[in-house]
Amino acid sequence: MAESGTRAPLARLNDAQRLAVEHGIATHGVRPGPPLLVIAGAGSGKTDTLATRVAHLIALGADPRRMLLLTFSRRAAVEMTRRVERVAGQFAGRDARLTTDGLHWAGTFHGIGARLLRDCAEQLGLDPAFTIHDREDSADLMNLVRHQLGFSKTTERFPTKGTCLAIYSHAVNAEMPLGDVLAAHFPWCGVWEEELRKLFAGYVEAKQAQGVLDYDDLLLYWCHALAEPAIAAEMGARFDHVLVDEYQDTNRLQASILLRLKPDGRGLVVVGDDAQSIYAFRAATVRNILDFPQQFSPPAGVVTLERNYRSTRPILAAANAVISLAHERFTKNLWTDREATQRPLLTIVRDEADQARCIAERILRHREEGMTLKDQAVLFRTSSHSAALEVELRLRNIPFVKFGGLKFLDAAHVKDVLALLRFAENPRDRVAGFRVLQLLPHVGPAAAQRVLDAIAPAPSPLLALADAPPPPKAGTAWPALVTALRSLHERAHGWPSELALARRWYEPHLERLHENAETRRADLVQLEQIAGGYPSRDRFLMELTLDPPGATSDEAGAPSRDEDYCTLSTIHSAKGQEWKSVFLLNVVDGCMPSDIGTGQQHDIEEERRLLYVAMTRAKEALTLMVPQRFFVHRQAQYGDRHVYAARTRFIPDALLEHFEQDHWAGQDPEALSPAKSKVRVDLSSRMKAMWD
Ligand SMILES: Nc1ncnc2c1ncn2[C@@H]1O[C@H](COP(=O)(O)OP(=O)(O)OP(=O)(O)O)[C@@H](O)[C@H]1O
Repeated sequence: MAESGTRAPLARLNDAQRLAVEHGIATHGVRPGPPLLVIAGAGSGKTDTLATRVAHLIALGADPRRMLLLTFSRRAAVEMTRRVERVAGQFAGRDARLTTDGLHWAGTFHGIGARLLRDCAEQLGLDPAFTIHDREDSADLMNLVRHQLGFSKTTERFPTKGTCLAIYSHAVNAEMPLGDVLAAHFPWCGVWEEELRKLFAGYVEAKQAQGVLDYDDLLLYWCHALAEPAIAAEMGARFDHVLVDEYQDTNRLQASILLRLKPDGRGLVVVGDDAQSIYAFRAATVRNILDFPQQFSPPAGVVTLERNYRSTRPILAAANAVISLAHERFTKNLWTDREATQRPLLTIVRDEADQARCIAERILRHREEGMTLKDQAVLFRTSSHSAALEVELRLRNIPFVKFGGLKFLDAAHVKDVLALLRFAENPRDRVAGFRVLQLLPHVGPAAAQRVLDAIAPAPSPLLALADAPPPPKAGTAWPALVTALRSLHERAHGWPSELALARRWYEPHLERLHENAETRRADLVQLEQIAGGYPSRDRFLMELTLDPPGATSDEAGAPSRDEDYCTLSTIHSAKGQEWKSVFLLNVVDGCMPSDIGTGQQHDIEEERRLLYVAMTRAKEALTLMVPQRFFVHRQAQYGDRHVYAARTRFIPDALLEHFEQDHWAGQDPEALSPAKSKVRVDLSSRMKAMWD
């Protein structure tokens, strides 16, 4: 290892970044040093900093297998690993891959939790074959218990399954008593506190009987396992260094997990930005980051990264101005030396149709000026806001991918195939079984229940399936299902061939159950390709359930890999990303803040931070779109309607100096239609004349 090479990546860092990378190393070397909080502003290079710290430790001899890297999404974990590899390459030259290969404890809190729980299942009294329910499955199971307890028959309307799950999830993640959650977030459900408590007890019992864990359980079980000092000591001792990204979006439960894993904070580094906290609706709390240093004695070190490398000065000035009106004070002031004269645009258009046309036109103009489509993104508050734009882009043949819309795994046909695999993996998983059985012809909820009830008591429910009375009208589909499930359960084909088997089994049902079978078939082929990237069925099911891939092919029209395409994304899904040019849709009250976010002050503040996150994704060009009219869907009281919109309250007149306002008049639709001759025909008279 050449001496000059070992330090090269550090030379690129600014002083604050370097402090964060080298924290504790002078005194402790690669042994776990004192805890550190890195408060990193938008675009201040936190990902680079974290990756450099990991690579630096590895270069100095730390064991990557003993490093835990917690990120917000799987995509972020993959990106982080890639950057660590690249930087490690700069430290160590050709052998870099060898040094980072062991970095396999990189993932989300939920993903890592699931792996650790499976590893220690026996110790924790869990079935190691447990399956994981996604939100929809969880809501279905909640519904089942709700029916069983008779709450769906109450004279007054009991909260829906979705609301029940949201309440349960909030109580778990925020570590709050049920009564407090109801009072603070679901006051209209307060009268049902006793029933909800019974429901949640029943829900927990059902999950345990079926060997399933839901998302929240992955954190909850992990946290409770760590409450046992011997287990906490064992798990904590697996890792010398624990590094956490996006700490501002963690919840109480995640903070508790970290603290139990590393009670003295040794080896713990968390990175986040209080101004970018946008997940309070999932019980994330910005207090985690603000309170972090004081949890330790002596308090954790704090390094603040304030230099922004991403955006030009006018873009940063506008974003800083927006966040400066926030009610809470933030911990830093971002600055940049990227000079430019162009201020962000505030473009006023007539309506959403014009908004779509204007953006399409400007995307093409940017492209003419040499900016690839991949350098351009359109962001929006809610997935449905991009509908008109998607149509316009297709019309003009501008390829795009969309993030944050209908998720691949939410598509019915993908869920069907996965349910089959899950049922084979864990035959006690009733939600999976219920779905699979109802795919058969003439099998409805009652027949499916009967089959599940019949096999439930058996020690091996899938073997019992062969002897169970078949649903009366299922015909030959029944033995086909029994055979498929059995060979999947016995792993007769090995992974990932099992997915091909599941797909073959599903084929006749796909044709019968769904329209546009061809497109859906393409999704299933894609699923099979994805499956090839995982070492085993349980790992595949787990990772996919926890962090599903982007979108289905019929939704996004996914372009082929080497094509140039622009990105459409919800703001939440744009977290951590950057583009040269960013357009932001519907920067008007009602969309930003959204109607649902206009209740309490803390909701409004989160919407303000969302606008800030969106603005700070732009490097060179930022355009905020202000349609004067927009369409509101399914308003409970008024139905669909057009409303006149006002510019978002987050950009009051006092901030206008940071923007350049322009009106996009668009083309006159008349001018677009072909030239008409002056001939006039009175068709009405002719019609009448036919009967004279
Ligand atoms: N020391 C540096 N010198 C030059 N460029 C840098 C430096 N540090 C980071 N950058 C660049 O700044 C940009 C932003 O970095 P990065 O994506 O790590 O930001 P971030 O802090 O994760 O942003 P955000 O929180 O807004 O998502 C990247 O293009 C990165 O390469």
